[in-house]
Amino acid sequence: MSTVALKELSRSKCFAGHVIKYSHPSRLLGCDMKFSMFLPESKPLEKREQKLPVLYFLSGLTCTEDNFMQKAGAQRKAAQEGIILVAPDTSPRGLGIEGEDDSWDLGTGAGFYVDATTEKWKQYKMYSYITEELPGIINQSFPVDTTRVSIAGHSMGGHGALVIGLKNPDKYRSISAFSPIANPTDCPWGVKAFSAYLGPDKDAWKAYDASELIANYSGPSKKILVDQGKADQFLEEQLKVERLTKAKNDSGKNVLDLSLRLHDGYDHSYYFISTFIEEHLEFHAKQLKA
Ligand SMILES: N[C@@H](CCC(=O)N[C@@H](CSC=O)C(=O)NCC(=O)O)C(=O)O
Repeated sequence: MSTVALKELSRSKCFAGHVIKYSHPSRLLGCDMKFSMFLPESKPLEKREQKLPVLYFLSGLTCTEDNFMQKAGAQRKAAQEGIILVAPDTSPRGLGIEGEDDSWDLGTGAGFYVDATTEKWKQYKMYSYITEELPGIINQSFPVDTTRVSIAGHSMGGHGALVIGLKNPDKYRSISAFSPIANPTDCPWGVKAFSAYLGPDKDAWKAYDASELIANYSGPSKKILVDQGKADQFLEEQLKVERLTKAKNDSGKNVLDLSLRLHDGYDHSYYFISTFIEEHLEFHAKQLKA
């Protein structure tokens, strides 16, 4: 296996570990990609015998690799629990696709964690980037226990985390989401993105819809934590989180342990995420260390 060239862009000490930002050429996406990570304190690389669990956090529309790392306040708990955090960018950038920078909910910053199938957007392969290319790079370059991996996200990234976790239950031990786009085949953000990336066949969209995946889930038991603010400006039109519980109840199955918590007064912002992020890290730590 060839080693990918990781370029360190910045490094800051944080709770005795480090927040480090890297870029790398992506074979899959055809551009350079960035990610930010938190590496808890440990011995110098050559002396490390202990491999650490990892939590991937997928961010939402308009975000880069920085939003979660700079605004969520996750590092203190990750340092205590000894969990590596990885925050990828949300789309390829600078591919030169016509209109890629024209709107904030399509193209740059809005990859929706799908593998696009339309000719125009065919380089938007964020599903495979998150599930294959990036973990390959992370596992090769850092002391990761590849059997202890979980996934979380916010909004578009909450949709991404749910879809990726549900489609790959053997890869991800636990799944959590803040304010996820829960039924993207039936909300304006999802319809716009899926029409562009996946084309007009709505049956093909279902493969990337968390409510559809929950309704038809037949994998192993899995814990899912979802937090949602009741004062979220996107809740009714875009997020529709109640559809997750409906899908689970309609399925008549109990193999998914879904906890959907609604919180009075919280909006869609990182203030909400920072309020509950430590509980998400504790939730994942339990599964990652089981
Ligand atoms: N530009 C938009 C708002 C965009 C927005 O709210 N983005 C959210 C994610 S929304 C769903 O994926 C976000 O995380 N923003 C980054 C941040 O740091 O808050 C508008 O003007 O309405």
